[in-house]
Amino acid sequence: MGRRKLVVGNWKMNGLRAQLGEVEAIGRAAGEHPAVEVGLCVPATLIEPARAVAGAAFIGAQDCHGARSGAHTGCLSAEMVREAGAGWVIVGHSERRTDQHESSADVAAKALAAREAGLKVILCLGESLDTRDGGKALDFVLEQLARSLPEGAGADWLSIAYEPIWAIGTGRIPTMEQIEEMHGAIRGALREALGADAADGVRILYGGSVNAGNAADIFALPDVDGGLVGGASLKAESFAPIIAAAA
Ligand SMILES: O=C(CO)COP(=O)(O)O
Repeated sequence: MGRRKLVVGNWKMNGLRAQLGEVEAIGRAAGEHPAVEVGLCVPATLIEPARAVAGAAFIGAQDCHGARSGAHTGCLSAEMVREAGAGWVIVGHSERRTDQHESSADVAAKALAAREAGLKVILCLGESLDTRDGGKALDFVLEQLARSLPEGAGADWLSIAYEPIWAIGTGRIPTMEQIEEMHGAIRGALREALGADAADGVRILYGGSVNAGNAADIFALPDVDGGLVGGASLKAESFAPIIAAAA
């Protein structure tokens, strides 16, 4: 279907200038696999210096505000992270939905603000362990998608990341069948919302304990168009094999 694989590292609240050498090495690894689109979403303080050394990898931010400007102490607008050098932004990560109490309506607003500023967006979805164990994961994630999906969503600027909360940083991943089922359901919902042509171009990433050992199997599943990688993206040594697995 011609969707280019997308592998993005999310550095979360990790990374000082001392780690720019890792950014540079990851940029080199990206350059070795031009078939894969590779990026790193770094802390806002690193966007500008990371951009200068990232080579073939794009640099993204991890959040932006839903408003263009105003009285929001400590927050960053989409235009600000764009000006710093970000080409992409993550919105709706489960850590922010939990820690900062972001609702799906907030997330949709952030996505729209990002698009207006010329950023590409990775919109995160994912269920808790209770929801999964209760057999409600599909319903929950599709509802979250419906509420978080911004107006005018299109494959040219929007990607989705399915990240089950219980798989993040735990070393535990869903079964291949569970991943395939969820990604297929997300694709189906996108077709209904956007029409088949637009929906079939949207990349759907898997995130949660992706590593060099499981990446190739996960990325080979239908409707898995790459990954959003936390811990294993912090070092080129562990991230490069994941990029290679997508190639
Ligand atoms: O939350 C994640 C990426 O956004 C996944 O994190 P881990 O790869 O560390 O499980």
